[in-house]
Amino acid sequence: MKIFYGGKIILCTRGSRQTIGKMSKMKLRQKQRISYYEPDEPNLDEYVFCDKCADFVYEYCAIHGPLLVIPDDKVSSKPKYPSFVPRAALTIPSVFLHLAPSRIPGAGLGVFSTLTIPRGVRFGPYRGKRTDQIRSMYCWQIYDKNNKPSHVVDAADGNSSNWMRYVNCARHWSEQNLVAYQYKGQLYYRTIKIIPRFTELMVFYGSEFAHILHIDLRTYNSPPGYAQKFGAPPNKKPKLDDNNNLQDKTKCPENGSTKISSSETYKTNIDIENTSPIVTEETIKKISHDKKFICNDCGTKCDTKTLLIKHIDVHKPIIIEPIKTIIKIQKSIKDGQKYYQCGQCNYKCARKDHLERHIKTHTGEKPFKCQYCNYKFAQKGHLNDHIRTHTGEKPFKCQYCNYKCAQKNSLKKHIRTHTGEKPFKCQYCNYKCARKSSLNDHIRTHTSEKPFKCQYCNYKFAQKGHLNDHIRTHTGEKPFKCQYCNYKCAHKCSLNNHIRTHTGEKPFKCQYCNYKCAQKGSLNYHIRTHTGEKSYLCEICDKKFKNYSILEQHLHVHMVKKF
Ligand SMILES: C[S@@+](CC[C@H](N)C(=O)[O-])C[C@H]1O[C@@H](n2cnc3c(N)ncnc32)[C@H](O)[C@@H]1O
Repeated sequence: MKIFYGGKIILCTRGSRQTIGKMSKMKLRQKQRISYYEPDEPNLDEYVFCDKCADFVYEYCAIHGPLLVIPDDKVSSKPKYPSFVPRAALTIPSVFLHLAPSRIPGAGLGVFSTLTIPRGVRFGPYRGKRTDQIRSMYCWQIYDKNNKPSHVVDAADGNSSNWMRYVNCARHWSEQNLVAYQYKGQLYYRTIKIIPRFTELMVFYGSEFAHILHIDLRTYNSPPGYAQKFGAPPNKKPKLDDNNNLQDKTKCPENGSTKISSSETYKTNIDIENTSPIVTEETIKKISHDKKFICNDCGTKCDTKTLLIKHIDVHKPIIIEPIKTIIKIQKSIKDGQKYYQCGQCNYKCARKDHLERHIKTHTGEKPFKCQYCNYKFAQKGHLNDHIRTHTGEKPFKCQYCNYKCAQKNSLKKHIRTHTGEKPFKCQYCNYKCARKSSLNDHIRTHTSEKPFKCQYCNYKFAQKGHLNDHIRTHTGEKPFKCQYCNYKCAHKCSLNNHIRTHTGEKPFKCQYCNYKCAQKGSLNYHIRTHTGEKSYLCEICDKKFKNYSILEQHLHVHMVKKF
């Protein structure tokens, strides 16, 4: 977003002011606005950019309405969190967002969406101490009505700022989903695209700060026309020399890397034109030197040793106390037969040596060690199974087909695919299945139990596979690769969908007409045109909608309107 002063549109970024194009104040005035009473000449930072009109409007768009506002959570004077949790972390609007380790390696914490957030949502203002100098990486420069730097908002102190200090800097235009803009003397963030849930929120800090973070400004650039959607003038290409290096560059004193010179009209989608160097070489040095306590585990930089020691606690493993209870071996009689019963759980068996073997699962004793990798096991049979993962031996053969495997249990499961045997039965309904794990998954659809918890954001899942899928939204891991092109993704079903764009396969068929398609989602959407069913659920009030765009409109009901 931009602010208008002196006939120019100014983009306010961290420590830099960007002139993004000339636009006369008069021209704005001549535009027809639905405004019946305008007492004073408004300040130029009272104009905001309407995405839908692709134009600047006074205070809010008369056609598309005001921006949606998500306010900070209120923090009670006696918060129930330990005192080392900064107040800023408690102000996060917790219905919509949460804090978690950033997807950017070594960047510390970041802000993630908990629900899908529509475009055009406003967060803020950015809170911090008002100062006149940029002293930390948590600063935004504010400008006055004469287009001069007025003051800096510094959120370095976590107790006098808000959650917006945790938003990290996008490394490429494609991951940027927020823009920062000045409005009535304060700084806000606005969503510039739909942010799916569990996505990290990222803004652009401005070229000087991006440079300090080693973001390659030559590749940050958006595709032609992208920046203009947010109110920028047409892109100018950066000047590159014969070796594809930026011309007019200076060397960073810290590490000799390239710094974009202040005279350069280098364009990025929001950091449009670098007119005055606000972060000096001195500031860069100071910032880099200030944070000299670095965590070896995650790269988080701390100002003091005490803060680093506090931070390191995050990485300490939780130590589980060994079971101290004495495990009794009892004999009981059931159906006229003698059983050995474990004193620790309900396990019963007919042989003493089986019970002794079982007891090791409680004591943690693992006397059987693998000769290839030092992995240890409580039972010899498990060690033998494991050793076959090293030797590749597959001694178990199917009597119906050529299938071979390393584990007896795997063969048993496989044989059921031939015999159709479904020995596992649900106690709540008629469901039967061939695998115990499928039954356990199914039973949780009755009990609503969600035992699989995400270590990054506390989200819980009923199935381990779903948790694994979810964790990749935090780690950014993309293990699924297309065999036809360079496409990679985090979920197997996304790869399957993608592969069909190569093969042209359309396996999903409508039961009501001849419609066929490549994606299950498209079939479901199509089927609703026959059934009229609504299945887009609002996660806040449980109302259902026919399609995503109606749901997105509805989400507005849950947000505060500005006027
Ligand atoms: C305003 S803070 C953002 C919140 C920060 N991650 C935290 O945990 O407090 C700016 C700091 O985050 C880190 N950071 C933000 N964006 C980054 C990026 N793209 N690459 C590397 N580090 C980044 C840097 O350590 C930077 O000094």
